[in-house]
Amino acid sequence: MFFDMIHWRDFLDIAIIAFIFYRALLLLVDTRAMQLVKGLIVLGLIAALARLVHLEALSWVLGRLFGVIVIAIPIVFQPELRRMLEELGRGNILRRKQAEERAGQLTDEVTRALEYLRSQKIGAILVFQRDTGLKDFWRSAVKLNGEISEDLIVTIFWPGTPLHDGAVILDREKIIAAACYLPLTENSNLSRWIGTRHRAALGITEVSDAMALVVSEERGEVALAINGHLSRRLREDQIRRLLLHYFSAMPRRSSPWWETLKKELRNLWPAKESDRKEKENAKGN
Ligand SMILES: Nc1ncnc2c1ncn2[C@@H]1O[C@H](COP(=O)(O)OP(=O)(O)OP(=O)(O)O)[C@@H](O)[C@H]1O
Repeated sequence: MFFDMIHWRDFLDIAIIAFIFYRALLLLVDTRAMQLVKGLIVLGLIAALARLVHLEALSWVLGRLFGVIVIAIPIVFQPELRRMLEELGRGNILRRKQAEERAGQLTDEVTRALEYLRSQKIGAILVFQRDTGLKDFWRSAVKLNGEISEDLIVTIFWPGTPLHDGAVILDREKIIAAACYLPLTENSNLSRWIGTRHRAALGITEVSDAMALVVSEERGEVALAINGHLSRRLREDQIRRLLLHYFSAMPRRSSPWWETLKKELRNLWPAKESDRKEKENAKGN
């Protein structure tokens, strides 16, 4: 009986309204208007309570107050409302511009950090996560979830500090963790000068699609490891271009929910190193 009264259009209706509220709230976050929204919610709750327990006078006053507020909102919050409508109108262009600006800013921060570490001959490994999740490698490390900044990167690798040993893993948003232990490369044809720091950087790019940048403590140079290959003596402009490409790339279209679930389950019960190698070999054959 109840289900006969529900039509698919009702679900659509509710979903659209929920979406509009959600987008409106997102636009209001961190603005003055958010305080007003919170105030209105509190007033609404008090009004509902007053009506429930039949406090007639309070209900009447709050009812009038809401009337006044509805008229006052467009006047007081005219700049915010204007910005909201503008953002709605050119949402995509604005978002793309903001993403470009952010990519440039992150590129600057990381490039400056690498250049500083290189000039001071401070050893470092930065692993840039792409589509392959690297949770297996940061699970037992020191989780940071910190803003990507020159200061934080330099501080992490500062000699003698508790986090300087091991790799930093970051993604396009955050520094995920520090002091991460990476698998060493299996490649036995590497030249003698390649020490464990560089072998670790190569190793992680053999088992994932990540890219790693290594600062050599001995030679004061920056190397790139990608797909099991190492390029040495990167110039600043090359580093900058690489990083801009990394930070500008949009994450791939999110995978369907069952893929995400599978990935999460795999992260909960990580495959043993030997199993992973077996799988890699099977893929290679
Ligand atoms: N498996 C690993 N995962 C993460 N970091 C590692 C790993 N192995 C070594 N490192 C880091 O590398 C440092 C040792 O570097 P080592 O001098 O052996 O290598 P390298 O490639 O010669 O580097 P450099 O040119 O800077 O001397 C360690 O102190 C540690 O911080």
